[in-house]
Amino acid sequence: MGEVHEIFVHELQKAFPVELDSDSGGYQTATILGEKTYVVGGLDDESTFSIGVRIWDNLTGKWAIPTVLGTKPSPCKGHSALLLNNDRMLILKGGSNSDDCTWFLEVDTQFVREQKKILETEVVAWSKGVKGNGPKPIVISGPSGVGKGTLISKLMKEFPSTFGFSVSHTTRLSRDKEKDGVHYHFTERSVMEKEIRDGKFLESASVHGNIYGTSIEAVDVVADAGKRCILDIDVQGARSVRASSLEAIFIFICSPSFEELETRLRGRGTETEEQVQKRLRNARVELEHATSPGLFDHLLVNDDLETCYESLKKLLGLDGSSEAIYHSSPMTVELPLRPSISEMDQKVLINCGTAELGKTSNSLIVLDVSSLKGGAPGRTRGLYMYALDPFADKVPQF
Ligand SMILES: Nc1ncnc2c1ncn2[C@@H]1O[C@H](COP(=O)(O)OP(=O)(O)OP(=O)(O)O)[C@@H](O)[C@H]1O
Ligand SMILES: Nc1nc2c(ncn2[C@@H]2O[C@H](COP(=O)(O)O)[C@@H](O)[C@H]2O)c(=O)[nH]1
Repeated sequence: MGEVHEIFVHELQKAFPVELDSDSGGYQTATILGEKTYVVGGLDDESTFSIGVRIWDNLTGKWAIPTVLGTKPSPCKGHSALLLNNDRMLILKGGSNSDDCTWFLEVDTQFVREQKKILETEVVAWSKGVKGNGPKPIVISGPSGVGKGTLISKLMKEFPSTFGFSVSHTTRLSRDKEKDGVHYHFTERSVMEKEIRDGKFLESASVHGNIYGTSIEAVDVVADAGKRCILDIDVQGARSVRASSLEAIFIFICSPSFEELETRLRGRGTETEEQVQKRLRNARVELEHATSPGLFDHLLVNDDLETCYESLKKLLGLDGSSEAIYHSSPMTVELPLRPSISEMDQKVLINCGTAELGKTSNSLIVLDVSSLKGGAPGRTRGLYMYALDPFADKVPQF
């Protein structure tokens, strides 16, 4: 069963006035899946409509406030909800343009089911919908001192509009010249452990005696800036990302010899002797994992820096040196506050109505959801949107 309208929420409010904050008047939708009703929306302190989620369980007759994972959509004054594939809801944000209107609230996907087991609570997860396939993030791994950071810096310097760095969290102390929020988010261990338990991380691992992790937000921030995300993470992290729904390209960097790795690590002069020894021991283990079947897509030897950098650019399709900019389509459409939607054959028909359309006169928009890819904790890609105008000789894409 799909969306149930506002009226139904008011019925729920009458029945359970305390839990539903009946005085708020905030716009909400209710969507039924099995024995559960997912109520989305509400009114926050600033009288803007926030997109909160609560679940009515028909079996227990109780409300549950779920743990909400992922970056949630910014507040909006209205939305529409539609259940897709019995595992996620399409949330169309009213009043927003085609770059920010499609969101998915996952309620029973594999990721959500796994998280429910881990967190032992009700879980829902937000995932922003993006048009087309978008650029795949790049995961770069390899032993400490091999030159990952050096290669990434070169790439970001030459292609500043193309790439964005996923700023990890770590419990290790900052080195001279490292800036909080730029190189890492330097974090207290207890804080980071709690955030990991709260599901804020795409992956995390204990590396050389400290915790390191990629927050979901760190990857989202880069995608929001219209850039291709680069993750510099260890092999354990790469394995976790590989197992997640984030489709990425995985590159392992190795050194020409173990002696050379040791020389570079010592030459950098950032670690104590004890830490150097620990990192070298871990390097041997990481090197063994480099050839694990299905983990890395590419292996690069960083012998001569310039040669390795050219190989990296080549495999990323950048050897022509023209900078790829991943901004979305130039054409925008703004949806009405509460778009009316219906679904047939994996196509969602959005009735916009000409009055609120603004930049285009088309009143029907088709959202093709037949080839969705990815999903929480990352983006949901593979969305296609076009206006349906019986009088137009060509179909505008968004
Ligand atoms: N091809 C190369 N030849 C010689 N020195 C290099 C080369 N690549 C990087 N280096 C040097 O090796 C040292 C380690 O490089 P870098 O800090 O980039 O390694 P890393 O893999 O990012 O390490 P970590 O995983 O600890 O962050 C630096 O001093 C860097 O200048
Ligand atoms: N699993 C993760 N590993 C990470 C992350 N950020 C960095 N790293 C890896 O840690 C080591 C050591 O880094 P250093 O800055 O202390 O020298 C290195 O191999 C990085 O790739 C992360 O978010 N997750």
